[in-house]
Amino acid sequence: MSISIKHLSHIYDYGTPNETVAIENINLEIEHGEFIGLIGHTGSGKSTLIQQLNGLLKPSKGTILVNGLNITEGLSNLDKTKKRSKSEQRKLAKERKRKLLEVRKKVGLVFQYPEYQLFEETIEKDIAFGPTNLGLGESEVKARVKEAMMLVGIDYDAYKDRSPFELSGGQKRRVAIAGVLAMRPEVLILDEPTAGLDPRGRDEILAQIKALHDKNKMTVIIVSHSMEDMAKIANRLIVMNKGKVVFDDSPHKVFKEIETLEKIGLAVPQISYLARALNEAGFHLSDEIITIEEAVEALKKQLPAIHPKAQNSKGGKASC
Ligand SMILES: Nc1ncnc2c1ncn2[C@@H]1O[C@H](COP(=O)(O)OP(=O)(O)OP(=O)(O)O)[C@@H](O)[C@H]1O
Repeated sequence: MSISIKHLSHIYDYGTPNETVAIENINLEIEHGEFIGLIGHTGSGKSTLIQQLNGLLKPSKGTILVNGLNITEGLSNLDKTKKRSKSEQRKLAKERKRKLLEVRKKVGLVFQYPEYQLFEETIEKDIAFGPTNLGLGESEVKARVKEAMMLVGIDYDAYKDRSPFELSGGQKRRVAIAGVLAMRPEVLILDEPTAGLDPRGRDEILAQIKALHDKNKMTVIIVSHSMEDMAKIANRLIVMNKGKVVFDDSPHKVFKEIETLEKIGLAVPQISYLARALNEAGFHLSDEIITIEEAVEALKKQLPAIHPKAQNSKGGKASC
């Protein structure tokens, strides 16, 4: 599934003293199967952008095509001045509802702290809420709940009748993600899915999202403040600042831009700073090192030349 974003802008409280331009003239092409990290300083417009992608927010200007379907047609929230007859308005509203239903089946959005939205008395009922609302039959809903629980690593038989409120923070979040997965979206968008979790919970959620992408060929867009996580997991990084896209490239290329990223309140993974410091101390490491694994590999190649223990174990001095 592809998403094409053209000249997209969003203004909150348009025409009031609180008017805020949250995103401005965003142009992006998202292809099927990409794993995208969306990063940016707080208030840079990330949440506003992703909420447009499944029609939760109406754009002020611009268009979004989801697999060629224009989900923004006639929706500009600046259109208030346009006079429309009652029947025209009804027709537009009906058309909008049809499109939104279609797009929400395809584009699943997991909000920040989604576990706060759990509300049913059992895990099964909670996950079933979305597919039931799609009008699916009982057996299909059950099959989807089972599948979604399996995808997030929660055993159906052991947990289906338990209250979601008895679970740990990480498990609750996985149940909430399962609720979106049960809609079988083709695109999964997650707003800071690891926020507030301990390191283990964070690693588990990320590993599951990665597995969903790899096994199910799902397009994934993650909003994150963790440069380490994005370096490890994303294939493409989109960097936002003050409502605009400032970089859109591979994580290796984006994290080379240390000075610009710092100027806009961001950073690069800690390991990239270490690689830089080591270079200043005489090593020759690539300026595209963004993960610990890459640093270890690069250092292994150079350490025998300078580390006496490594020299001895090799029985002589290795060349650099
Ligand atoms: N409902 C709203 N009403 C008015 N202004 C809003 C609203 N939501 C966001 N904004 C403003 O729009 C701008 C972009 O906010 P947005 O939440 O999209 O940024 P963000 O990058 O997701 O931030 P964070 O990382 O803190 O979640 C900010 O100036 C914010 O204050």
